[in-house]
Amino acid sequence: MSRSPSIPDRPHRDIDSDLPDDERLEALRGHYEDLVDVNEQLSEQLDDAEDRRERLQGKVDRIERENEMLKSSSLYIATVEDVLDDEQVIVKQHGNNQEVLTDVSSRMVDRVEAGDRVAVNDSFAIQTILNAETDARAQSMEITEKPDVTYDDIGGIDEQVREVREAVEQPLSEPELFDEVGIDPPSGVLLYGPPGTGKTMLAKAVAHETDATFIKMAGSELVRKFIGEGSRLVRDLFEMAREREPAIIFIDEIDAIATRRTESKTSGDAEVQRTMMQLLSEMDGFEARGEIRIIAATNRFDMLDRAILRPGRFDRLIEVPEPDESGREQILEIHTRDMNVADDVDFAELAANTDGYSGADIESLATEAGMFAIRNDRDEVTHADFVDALEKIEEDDSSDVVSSAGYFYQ
Ligand SMILES: Nc1ncnc2c1ncn2[C@@H]1O[C@H](COP(=O)(O)OP(=O)(O)OP(=O)(O)O)[C@@H](O)[C@H]1O
Repeated sequence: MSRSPSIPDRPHRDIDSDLPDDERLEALRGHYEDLVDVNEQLSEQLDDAEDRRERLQGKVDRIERENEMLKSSSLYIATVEDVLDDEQVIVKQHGNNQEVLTDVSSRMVDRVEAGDRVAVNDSFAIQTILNAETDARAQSMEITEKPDVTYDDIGGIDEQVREVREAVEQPLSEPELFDEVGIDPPSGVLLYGPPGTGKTMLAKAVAHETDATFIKMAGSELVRKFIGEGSRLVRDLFEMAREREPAIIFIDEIDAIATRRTESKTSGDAEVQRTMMQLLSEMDGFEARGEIRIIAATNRFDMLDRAILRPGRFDRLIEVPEPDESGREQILEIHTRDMNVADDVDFAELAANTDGYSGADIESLATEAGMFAIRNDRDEVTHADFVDALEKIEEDDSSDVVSSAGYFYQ
């Protein structure tokens, strides 16, 4: 490190006021020259300091850019196999199982241990050690001890509720029935149907009824999180369920990891394949009468790889369709239970006028009607509010169509 330059002393001269004028003038001139001298030295030091500041600023900018780049570029997940002397470790990258000898910065060397999961960059330099908080599984799983959704909150799909209770709830609450008869309950249940029809609600309601932990993970998260991480996440998902038995594992958007195989052989496809194989092998090695049940859901049944539907896997298929008229009426009643609804509200008529609405759409209709009441300074929601809400939703929908069509043809 360079030492900072010393600051010149302040010039000082005692000038006797009794001196004759010419001698005093001479002394003052000398003092003035000293001052000019010091001023020059200080200016030089100031210029040097300015130069140094600019160089350091350049360095800071470069480090900031590097830092940004490190933050924005993809990181790979690896497991530390061995910590060697000389600040080196052997890591094994997930996914392709490549083993690499890499350096560890002195900042991290004391913290890295064999078995740690770490994020490495393109040059395999360790960027972070994944702890419980940063660990991918903590970021992508939704865990609820006992969800508060009950079967009473679900309308219009009574038959599906019955089937789910039989396939998922009974094996958890009355396993002896299956023992006595000598059959294994279905391994996994697949709920399929359009969005917003109550598939997630169904899974949560079973967890509620059986006092089970609800563990949800989206298929898209499994394949998007970290490269090479999908199969590890699947393993974690089942491990988490085993730690918290009884548990319901709910894999939403299963199509993201179980799409029918295509001809293309990109690395992304291979990654998805590995994740799915891991899921199947977890299910194959599963105690059928155990305390963990698996429910998956999809809106794209036609896209699914049939391999996941084989016996012992997702072998109970339950279609959850859009509600029919009486279903819509039931759902309307459910979603207005806590609303202050006027006597003139005719649910049957509203149900008749909401053909094609999903449960989620009906929930929005009820909320929108409530908004109309608030706008009109009322605390009671009338039939006219529902009609206005319906019109608004239809208008919004048709303007969506216009704008998307406009975009499409531009
Ligand atoms: N059958 C239903 N009865 C009552 N409410 C419903 C029903 N279906 C959907 N809803 C309402 O819509 C919301 C979304 O439903 P849910 O998340 O269960 O749909 P989903 O079928 O899982 O949708 P996605 O396929 O988009 O994940 C629920 O929180 C609920 O308020």
